[in-house]
Amino acid sequence: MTPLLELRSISCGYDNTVITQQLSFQLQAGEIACLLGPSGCGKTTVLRAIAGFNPLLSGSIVQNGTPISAAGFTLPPEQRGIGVVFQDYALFPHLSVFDNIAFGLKGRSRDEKREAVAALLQLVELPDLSARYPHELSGGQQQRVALARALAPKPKLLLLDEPFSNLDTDLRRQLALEVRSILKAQGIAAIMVTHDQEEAFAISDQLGILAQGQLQQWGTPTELYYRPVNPLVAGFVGKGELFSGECLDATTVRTELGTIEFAEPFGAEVGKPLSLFIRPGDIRPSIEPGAVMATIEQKEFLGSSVVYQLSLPSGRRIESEIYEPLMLEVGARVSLHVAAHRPIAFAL
Ligand SMILES: Nc1ncnc2c1ncn2[C@@H]1O[C@H](COP(=O)(O)OP(=O)(O)OP(=O)(O)O)[C@@H](O)[C@H]1O
Repeated sequence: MTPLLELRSISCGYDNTVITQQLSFQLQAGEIACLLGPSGCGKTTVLRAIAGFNPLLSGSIVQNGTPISAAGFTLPPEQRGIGVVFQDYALFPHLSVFDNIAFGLKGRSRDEKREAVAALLQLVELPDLSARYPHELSGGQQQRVALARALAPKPKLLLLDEPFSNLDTDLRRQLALEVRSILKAQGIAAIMVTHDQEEAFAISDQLGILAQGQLQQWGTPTELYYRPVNPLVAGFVGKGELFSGECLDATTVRTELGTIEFAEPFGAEVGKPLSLFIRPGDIRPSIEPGAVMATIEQKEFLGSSVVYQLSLPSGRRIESEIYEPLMLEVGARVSLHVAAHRPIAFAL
């Protein structure tokens, strides 16, 4: 099947300063993708290149089999049929909600506009606010209007640049889920840029980690979480720490946390050093004696879980997160057990 959008080894930048290099991925019709990465890594630059606002230094962008960007050629944004929602909502302050949304419906009759705007306001769950002005809306409501405006011309692809970053955490995740169901219901594909991993997990079918100017990995959120290709990706999709270790056999590795026997082999050579990525939820402290003892230095009650800061014999501090009441107090000596179902190992 011809992808809706294909990035073929694109490099982007400004005035010949290369910001991102040789980025490639494909998006199928109706698929939702996220670009996740640290601030300044070039996420917005890539999104702007897809929208047609920035030229490419090399590579090409192909939409439904037709090139829309290449070095020396940029099809203008208005000819791409791609919708864009910006971080700052960019609503017209002097226009009502109705007129903001109807702006994207030029050339339609007044009645057609009224019908389309009413349907869009219903979709974004703001049916009664069409007469209000942007300053009379909350941040979340403004973002819904911006979304309705971008959806009005029925784009096949929507680009969202940190659309929820001005909202608080709970609202952000809720809106991300709502936007996902709206896009899925309409069959609209989307690429969202964010530096919030939870938001990216909530919304995306495919996820790309952009860091150090390169797309480090492209895959489903589950693939990236359980099979990160390098420590950079591992550190970006959930908390965790690297522990150096020595591979004793196909499934066993010796680390500072003790000798860990995994349920699955991790493909390392016996005797070779490697790096293990272990998440706080996989490290369990216990009052039972064990091979490696640690001291609880801090305890943070988070409601559904407790996070313990533990100091190892080497002095290294690590985190353990437990989702059941363990009643361990600061100062307690505990043994450590690693629940290691799926090893995340990197060769050194
Ligand atoms: N118009 C511009 N001219 C020159 N350099 C720019 C321009 N816009 C952005 N940059 C630079 O390009 C790099 C990538 O910026 P970009 O906005 O794409 O990053 P980002 O990953 O979206 O960051 P954030 O998460 O902070 O929004 C930064 O170093 C930035 O300073």
